[in-house]
Amino acid sequence: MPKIEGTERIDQYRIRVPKGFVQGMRTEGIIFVDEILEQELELDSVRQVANVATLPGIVGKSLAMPDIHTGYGFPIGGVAAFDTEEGIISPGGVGYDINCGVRLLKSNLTRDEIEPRIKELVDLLYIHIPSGVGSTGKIKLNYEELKKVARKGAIWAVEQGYGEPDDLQRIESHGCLEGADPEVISKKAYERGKDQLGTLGSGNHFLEVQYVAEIYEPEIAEAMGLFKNQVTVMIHTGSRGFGHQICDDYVREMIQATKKYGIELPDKELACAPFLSKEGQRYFAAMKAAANYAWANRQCLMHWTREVFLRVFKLSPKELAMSVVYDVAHNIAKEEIHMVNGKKMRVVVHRKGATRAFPKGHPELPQCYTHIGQPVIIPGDMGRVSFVLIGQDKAMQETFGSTCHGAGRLLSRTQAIKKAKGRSIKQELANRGIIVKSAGKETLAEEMPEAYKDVSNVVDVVHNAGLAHKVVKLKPMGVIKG
Ligand SMILES: Nc1nc2c(ncn2[C@@H]2O[C@H](COP(=O)(O)O)[C@@H](O)[C@H]2O)c(=O)[nH]1
Ligand SMILES: [Mn+2]
Ligand SMILES: [Mn+2]
Repeated sequence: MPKIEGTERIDQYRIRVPKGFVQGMRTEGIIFVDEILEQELELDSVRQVANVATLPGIVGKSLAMPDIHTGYGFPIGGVAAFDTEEGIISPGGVGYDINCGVRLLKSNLTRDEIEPRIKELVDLLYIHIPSGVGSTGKIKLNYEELKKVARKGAIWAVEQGYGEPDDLQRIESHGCLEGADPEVISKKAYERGKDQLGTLGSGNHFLEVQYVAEIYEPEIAEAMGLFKNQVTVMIHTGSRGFGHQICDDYVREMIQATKKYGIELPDKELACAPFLSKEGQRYFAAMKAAANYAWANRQCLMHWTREVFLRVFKLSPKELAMSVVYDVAHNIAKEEIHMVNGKKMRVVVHRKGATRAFPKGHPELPQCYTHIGQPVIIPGDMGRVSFVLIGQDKAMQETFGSTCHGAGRLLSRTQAIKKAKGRSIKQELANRGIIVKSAGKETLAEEMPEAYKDVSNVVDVVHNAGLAHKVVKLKPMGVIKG
């Protein structure tokens, strides 16, 4: 019996949401889940997969990854591609935190070397990595400079001395989407963005010091420069108030556009415009600006992380060798070429809580990874594990080159706070050797490991379905939470 009535199991790792699940579906939905994760499926998120299938110009299927949960209009964990000529673009398919994403850094240090100093390291990172709701940082931008960030992304940060030109090679799209237009962004977005660059933000955003606990594919791990017990750092943040305001502004604009173009929607949160319309192109150009801001943000945070490590361990940059493994966006819309029904087609792929997972040989990969495929960074939670995967051909065939983005929430924030009542999450983690420091009063309760699905189950589904293969498992040692 399926958990959600009306869905059908296709095989061990896929269920179908058939046409007719909601009225007006142009294609079916596919959700990648096994029987364990199927038990955690919410009816609302399945309905969202079906709703997305009603949108004009959708090509292929309406897809969702095993970390699926209910989002704004589109589900988190959702992937949908639209014909660039006949289809739409929707802010709800990208999310409020435009280019929220993850960067993984590797180093020459090993677990044993940092264990005795982890508290000192976390304390210093906490001082130098601004975090918390509405946090502001050391960088203050005027309007003209913020426009440059919006156009250039991580390239701007490197030009200002935050990191090295070499870092850019291992960032998705080299940390800069062409075609960002700072002129289609509101004053309010500018106001919110001007002193938030180089800040982590709140809640689910984090900086985590980890070590490589297990290696599944030794040759691929070696090509990424990863080895057993090596210290890594994972940075998860996005475009802060700048991207949030852009999304907010354009959701409003899209509600008008939906009416103007006579698009019928099962849910107004799917507000959208034809991709080639004035409104569609304006949103796309603004979204790119926010995506660039997020890449600049992660670049600055990485630079200060390096500085803290150099100071604590009194090493030269060469000895520390802290460099980027990869940086992935998991809330973004991108124009890409895909094979659809045996034909090459230009589509706009919406990945919302989903990660690009291109296979080896793909022309968009940096030279250093063309022979192995794209590294996929999958955070889990602050108490259990995270993973690095590698993109596979199957992802191109079935999911427009996409896979999951994390574990996915299991409990709402309110449910998590209730579950944490009377407990000290900080102490529980410390007992397991994980030092956590947080800006928000209730963050640790909202973000406790049980608030998330078990990422090991999530990753097993995408691995076994053949979308992306497991390369290494990472374990947390110290975490800064927003
Ligand atoms: N390793 C850690 N992973 C974490 C932590 N907090 C959240 N998470 C995971 O990140 C994804 C990101 O998803 P988003 O939709 O909130 O952007 C989330 O699903 C969790 O699996 C953490 O402290 N450490
Ligand atoms: Mn995110
Ligand atoms: Mn985010």
